[in-house]
Amino acid sequence: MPLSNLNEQQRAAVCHVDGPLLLLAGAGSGKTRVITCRIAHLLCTLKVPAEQVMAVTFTNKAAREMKQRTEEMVGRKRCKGMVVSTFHALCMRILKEDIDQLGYKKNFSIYGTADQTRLIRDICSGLHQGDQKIDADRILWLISDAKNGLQPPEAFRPRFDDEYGRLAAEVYPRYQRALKAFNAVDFDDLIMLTVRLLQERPAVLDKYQQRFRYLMVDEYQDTNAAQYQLLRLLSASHSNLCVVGDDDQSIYGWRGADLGNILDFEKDFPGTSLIKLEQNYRSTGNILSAANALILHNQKRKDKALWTAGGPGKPIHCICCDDGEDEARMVVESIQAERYADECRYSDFAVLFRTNAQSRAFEEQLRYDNIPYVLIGGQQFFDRKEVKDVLAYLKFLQNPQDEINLLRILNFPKRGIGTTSADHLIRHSLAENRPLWQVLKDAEEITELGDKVRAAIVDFVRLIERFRRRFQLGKLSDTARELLSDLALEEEIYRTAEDPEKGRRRADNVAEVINAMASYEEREATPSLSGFLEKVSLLDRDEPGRNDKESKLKKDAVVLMSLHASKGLEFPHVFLVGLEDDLLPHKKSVVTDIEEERRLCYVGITRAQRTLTLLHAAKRKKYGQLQVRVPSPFLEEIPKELLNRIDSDTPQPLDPDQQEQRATSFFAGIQQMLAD
Ligand SMILES: Nc1ncnc2c1ncn2[C@@H]1O[C@H](COP(=O)(O)OP(=O)(O)OP(=O)(O)O)[C@@H](O)[C@H]1O
Ligand SMILES: [Mg+2]
Repeated sequence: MPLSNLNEQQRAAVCHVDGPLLLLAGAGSGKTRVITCRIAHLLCTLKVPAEQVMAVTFTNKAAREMKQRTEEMVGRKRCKGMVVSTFHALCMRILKEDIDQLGYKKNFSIYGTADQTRLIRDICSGLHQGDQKIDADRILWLISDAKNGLQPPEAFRPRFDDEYGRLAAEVYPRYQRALKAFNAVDFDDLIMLTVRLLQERPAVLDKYQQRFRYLMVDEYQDTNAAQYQLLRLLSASHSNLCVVGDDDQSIYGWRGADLGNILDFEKDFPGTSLIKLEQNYRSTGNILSAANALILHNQKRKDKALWTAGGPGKPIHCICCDDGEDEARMVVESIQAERYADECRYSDFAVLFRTNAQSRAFEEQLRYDNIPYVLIGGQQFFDRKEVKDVLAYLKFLQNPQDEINLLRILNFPKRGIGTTSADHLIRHSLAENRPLWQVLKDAEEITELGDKVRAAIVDFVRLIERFRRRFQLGKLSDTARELLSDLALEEEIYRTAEDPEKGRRRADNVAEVINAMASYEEREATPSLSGFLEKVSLLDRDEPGRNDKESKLKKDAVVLMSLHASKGLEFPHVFLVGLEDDLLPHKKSVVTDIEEERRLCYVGITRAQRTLTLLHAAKRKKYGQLQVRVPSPFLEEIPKELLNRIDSDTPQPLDPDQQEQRATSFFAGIQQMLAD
């Protein structure tokens, strides 16, 4: 175990084993490294069985990296059985084993945003028929906020006492009842229901307390009330809870993260050992000084300052561009220049922005210059309509109570069961208090339906029952392929597409679902439809569609991502764009938390290892109109002497080192070309 790769405080944190531990430290000071080394120490030196180790974080990417690093240190075999995952995946695991104790069945569905929105709309139209358009997202947000705060419907206190707050109060109990009737849970339920399970069933709680003896949490500053309660329950019997975090990087307040969790940790967990790390190993001196100066303007924080043993590094460029297009051009030109000068890869560059819409200009420019890039976030693979249609079939095949997905596929592809017929069926189901699927199975008796409709329903029921059996017996991907072919889905996609090119892309996406299933099957010892759906549901919302054909080619690609998605990561060269008032800090419709916006900016700056470039535009298009823009007040908070201010009109002189480097790599490039 390489304890020698750690500084004194890091070593103390790694070797601390029993009782609560709070590692509070700034960006890039090695917090995540401490967690992986601590796991290695537990497994190798203290011979703790791997099943007793549990480490959680927020994104799949971070969890995967943590696991990988630990495996590299101690070998795969030793790690077998430890749980290193996201909060959601951990809760999924617990619910899979014990959700029946809460009255759900174990083949429950997980509803993503699309399913949730549909359900909310259905409920709203039942409540206020013919009402003006209701913003379902807003209601969903209020319900999600309540769940993150562990408020069941009967204790619901909406964050805002306005029209939507009142509407959400009406919708929430119905929504929760409907989910239960459909044997489905949403993302927030994964955590809220797990907490309920642990609170209400002492035997279950005892089982997990016995099982997980050493708990570790990365990015603890972003935990919400539900996650906090979960950790409290799991660690109550032994208090072996080690949390690491940085109050300056708490950026999920809008999703219910509670900074109080980290600020009050010592009070909440008596006997806590507190360790601070202040040496930064990631960034140059200039970058760190800028980050330190900026965050000093926040009031609500624990005092700390980062230092580095390295030199100041290059100056931070701050470029004022004409407009959004000019900003994209400047970034791409700088990437090209730096790539020659520094002989680095495209993947060493990251462009970070506040809102996803900002990515468009960069994508266009990168495409124009033929530079590979990968966009993290944006429209996710599994969120595309055609993909969701296929998943709807799979989800309903897996869970016959899932009425939302049943309604989605009932007349897709078109089979003559129109909305009037569907309404009849729903009315029957409500009047007789029978599940919709049962009503469909007995549809021959519903005389109001025409012969053709009844025949179509009978065919549909047969199809579903046939494939339900097949999925239990046959190979998953083969069965799914047959299902799509029976449905003639490809023909339907081409028939309804606006143009053949779009049709082709959609058909490719559908084929990719089967590919994803096939690779899942190869990886898994005992593959199952429910296992596959579980994997898909738990993909990060911030992760790119990993099945995109292009993404395989994009190993060496410039990374475009939101500031939120960049947490925990590091890149040699970072461009932080759109540093304008209104954009960063972002003015939100509801409330703007200026300190949280400053922390986001801090997160962005501290991702940079060697160079940092800040950009803002003098004008920017909004709703098609050019608007004059004001630079972000955050720029004023960074000491002037750290910033090298450049106007995009003035050509940027290369320093002599760069010039020479560039000439050498240029000639090397030509020689390589001739040799090819
Ligand atoms: N003692 C050390 N010696 C050398 N390098 C180190 C040491 N500790 C950490 N590092 C390196 O510093 C970088 C930052 O470490 P790490 O990602 O663990 O920091 P962090 O505190 O988790 O950052 P963030 O707050 O952004 O999540 C990594 O490249 C890591 O390998
Ligand atoms: Mg980290």
